Amino acid sequence: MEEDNITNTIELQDPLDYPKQAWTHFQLVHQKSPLIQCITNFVSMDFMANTLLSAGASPAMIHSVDEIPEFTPKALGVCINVGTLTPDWLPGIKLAAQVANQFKKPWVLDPVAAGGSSFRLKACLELLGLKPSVVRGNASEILALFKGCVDSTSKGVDSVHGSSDAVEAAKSLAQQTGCVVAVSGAIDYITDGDRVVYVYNGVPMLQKITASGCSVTALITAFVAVDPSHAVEATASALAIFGVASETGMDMARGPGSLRTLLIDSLYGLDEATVLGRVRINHL
Ligand SMILES: Nc1ncnc2c1ncn2[C@@H]1O[C@H](COP(=O)(O)OP(=O)(O)O)[C@@H](O)[C@H]1O
Ligand SMILES: Cc1ncsc1CCOP(=O)(O)O
Ligand SMILES: [Mg+2]
Repeated sequence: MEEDNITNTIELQDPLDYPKQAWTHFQLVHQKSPLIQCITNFVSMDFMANTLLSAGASPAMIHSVDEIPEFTPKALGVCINVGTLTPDWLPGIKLAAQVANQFKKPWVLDPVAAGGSSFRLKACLELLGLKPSVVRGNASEILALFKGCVDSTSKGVDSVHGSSDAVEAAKSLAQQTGCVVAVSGAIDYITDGDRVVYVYNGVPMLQKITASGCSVTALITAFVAVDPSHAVEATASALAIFGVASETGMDMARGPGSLRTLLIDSLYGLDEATVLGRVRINHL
């Protein structure tokens, strides 16, 4: 990663040049190497940490309620994921959100399987009330948050809806909460309740790699941490960069197992020409 021409703030003089924005965000993550505190499920810890490291960020999987008052202020962003939530984790999770707010650090919520049980849904809605900068979920998760009720068709962590099914719900949720809402899937949609930005990168095989969603949420946290005043754009950049890494990884992959490794390698080695040539972001 070249250190030349790296800006400290994102200039949105040409806000429609999304590939250039994505490259600038990516460079900024390398330059600042933000410490990202991740309170996440046991399934995702390894892949999430490796995703952040290969993108130039510095992950720390720290969740003890005893450490949060001292540790969270040191982080540049906090990623909160409820994937393997139990009641004993909730006080620490809520405290981390509150401390992040107090210290004006962006935090990002991944409402894994939000519609799967009333315990999980209640926790996610309470966390949403603490105003994350961004909430990123698959379509079923965003629909469950919007409707505020358990989904009888829920398939747990996997979506039973297409991402386009949740765009209007995402817009309303963003308007109600003041958060940026991202719905992932074949097309990713990012909205602040007013604008909707689309990301067309990625490969279907990402659905066969557990914790790919969790990991892209962590990457979003790193991108928003280095450009908190442009949360929509930073979120779109992170989703696009993760998607591009999966596309280039897919060229050599033989299945989900090798793609997982190749995605990490691709993310580590992404260059400007590949990002500018492959990022596909648009808006209405
Ligand atoms: N059909 C698809 N085609 C391309 N990319 C996809 C597809 N489905 C999911 N993705 C990508 O996979 C990543 C995880 O998204 P998703 O599978 O929706 O999350 P989750 O694992 O939380 O359900 C995102 O970067 C998303 O863009
Ligand atoms: C399988 C599983 N079970 C609880 S959390 C988890 C990981 C979910 O990861 P993702 O939402 O990224 O697919
Ligand atoms: Mg998920």
